[in-house]
Amino acid sequence: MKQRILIVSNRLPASAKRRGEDKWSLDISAGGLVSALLGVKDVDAKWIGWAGLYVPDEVGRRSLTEALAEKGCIPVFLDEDTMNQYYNGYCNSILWPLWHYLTLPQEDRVTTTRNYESQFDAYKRVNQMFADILFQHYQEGDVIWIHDFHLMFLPKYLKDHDINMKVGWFHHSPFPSSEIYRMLPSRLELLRAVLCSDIVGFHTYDFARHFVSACTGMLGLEGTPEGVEDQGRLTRVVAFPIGMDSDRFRQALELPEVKRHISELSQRFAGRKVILGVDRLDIIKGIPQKILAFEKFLEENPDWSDKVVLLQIAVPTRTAVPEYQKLTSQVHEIVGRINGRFGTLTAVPIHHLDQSIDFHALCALYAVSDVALITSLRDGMNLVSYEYVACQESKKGVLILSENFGDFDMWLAAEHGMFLRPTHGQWMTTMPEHLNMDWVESVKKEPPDLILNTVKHHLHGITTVDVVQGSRTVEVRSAGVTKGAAIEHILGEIVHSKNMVNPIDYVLCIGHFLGKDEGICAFLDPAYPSESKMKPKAGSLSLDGSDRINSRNSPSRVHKAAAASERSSPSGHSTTTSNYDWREGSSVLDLKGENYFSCTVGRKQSNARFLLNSSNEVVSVLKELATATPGYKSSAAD
Ligand SMILES: O=P(O)(O)OC[C@H]1O[C@H](O[C@H]2O[C@H](CO)[C@@H](O)[C@H](O)[C@H]2O)[C@H](O)[C@@H](O)[C@@H]1O
Ligand SMILES: O=c1ccn([C@@H]2O[C@H](COP(=O)(O)OP(=O)(O)O)[C@@H](O)[C@H]2O)c(=O)[nH]1
Repeated sequence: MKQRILIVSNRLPASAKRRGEDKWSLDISAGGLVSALLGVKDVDAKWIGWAGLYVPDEVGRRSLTEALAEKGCIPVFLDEDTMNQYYNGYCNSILWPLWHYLTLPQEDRVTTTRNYESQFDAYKRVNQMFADILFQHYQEGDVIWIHDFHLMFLPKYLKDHDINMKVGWFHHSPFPSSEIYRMLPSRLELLRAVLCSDIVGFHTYDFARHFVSACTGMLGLEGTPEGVEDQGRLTRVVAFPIGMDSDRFRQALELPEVKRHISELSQRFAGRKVILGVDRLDIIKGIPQKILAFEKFLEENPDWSDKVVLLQIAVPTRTAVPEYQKLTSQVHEIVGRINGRFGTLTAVPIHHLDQSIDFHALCALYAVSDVALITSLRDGMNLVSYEYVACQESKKGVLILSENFGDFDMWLAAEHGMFLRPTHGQWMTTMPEHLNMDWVESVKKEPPDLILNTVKHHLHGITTVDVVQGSRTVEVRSAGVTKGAAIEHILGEIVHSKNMVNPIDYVLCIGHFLGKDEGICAFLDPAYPSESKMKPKAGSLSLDGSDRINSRNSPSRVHKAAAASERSSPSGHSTTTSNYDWREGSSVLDLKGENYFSCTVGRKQSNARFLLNSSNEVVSVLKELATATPGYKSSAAD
């Protein structure tokens, strides 16, 4: 028997449209929560939520309930006034901005406060309505999986009814720092209600940490490594980064209909690079900023105006909320201005669509675009970025997720140091040249609980890889490819490229690392007893390579530029092997253990020698270091 799961979210995966007194059509709802949960398989799931419209009459409610039942969905019917206060008001005007570090409504404090109280009442009422529907469908042994901030009281209402219900609550948005969260008048009640869950999940460790510190700081509860404890009762708090069903996208690309879309779009935009934006028209997605940045690009690069197009799919969302209405007008105004300014009789630089598009057209757009541009000011996860990558297996376009560091002289390391790049250079790889990757495909098909054994079985006797088990992950890495080795490698590259003759006497390594990567904190410390660390010479670590090139764990299997072969980098672009050969170097880099300063941020259980409490403290330390540097000049970039 499959485990029964009752999924509960404000919005059902099916949005209904009325086609007659008792006739309905159902479409997939837009938004990442629904996309993510479409990947939930191998369980007996029922989904409880709102079907996206008001249904005042009994005939309509009964017939819609029947239509939804065929899809495993159970509707909660909400009237217009309640929905307005609960969804448009409390959820989307109060909570949503707060999760994303935007301020609460300030316009008219008296009205706002009055509205706030009735909106909060409506919020609790709706949570109770969800609980009542759930009680009708609950069977002993069911797992109840509640989604998102619309339903923070639901865990409490369920546990008040039956303490034995198994309840998990997952938050799809960022959970902000307490400095922001404390602005919310009902902050304590909401925390207490959520803590009635058995387990609480967030996308990232930082969001989980913010939640725990709100509970400890505001409710005076105890934070433990597992979660939050209240009088002996533990609520587990865990980071579960959400994913999506990538096969759904890859398989769609094989459909004739999608191929037809791809061919039409390729012809339509022939000779132009396509930059794609796909967002709900939401205040957090940075859509005006994206369009203004594109305008700046056109201003600064007039040669590009007829060679590039920004294709923005702006899915209408929360259209009754004033902030969203303002955003829509603002975006239209900017798009109109830019198209008027840079358009020609035959082409405009921005194609802006205020509509959702069907799944097949979306897959085709992902597949043909040269660039996907994500500019969210803050976001819970952002599945659009995953989906773009899933559809780019052959084209290998560019996903822009953040400001890529072009103004700085620094190194980037990806995939644990397998790929390295100076900001003004090419990706290079430390990957051994003849690594056997045949096992990868078979391992991908294994059920998660068997993966570790299968991986071990496949890799038995292979000494060129390390298998590292995390709490919910199994990583197979090229032997010796670790974050610590990446640092060492980068230092070698710097010494080599700058022809340095004086030893580096100060390396500061600051970060917040998962347990399995903690080795980075002590990698260059001779006292560190890790197996994956290369053996240092007694007392100091000479990086001239003589003691590591024959080591099984050596990361330094790099080859001269002349022998460079092309590999695939994290962005999918071709990559050369590193051009520095450790064997060539003399002892120019002689880093003593005491010159390597490792520092953890926030996490007390660490191998690091030093602790800073927050990223603000990191910034202060870096500023102090910078100002103490001879020749330092302050600038706006500070
Ligand atoms: O239901 P709506 O009000 O129309 O909004 C759509 C969804 O928006 C939010 O999605 C979040 O969930 C995604 C998946 O975890 C995540 O990638 C994204 O960053 C979030 O913004 C909201 O949290 C959902 O409840 C809404 O259904
Ligand atoms: O016309 C569209 C365009 C996009 N999406 C989907 O909307 C989701 C957006 O999710 P994301 O996590 O990026 O952000 P959210 O909208 O949930 O904040 C993605 O799965 C898209 O495939 C959609 O349903 N219809």
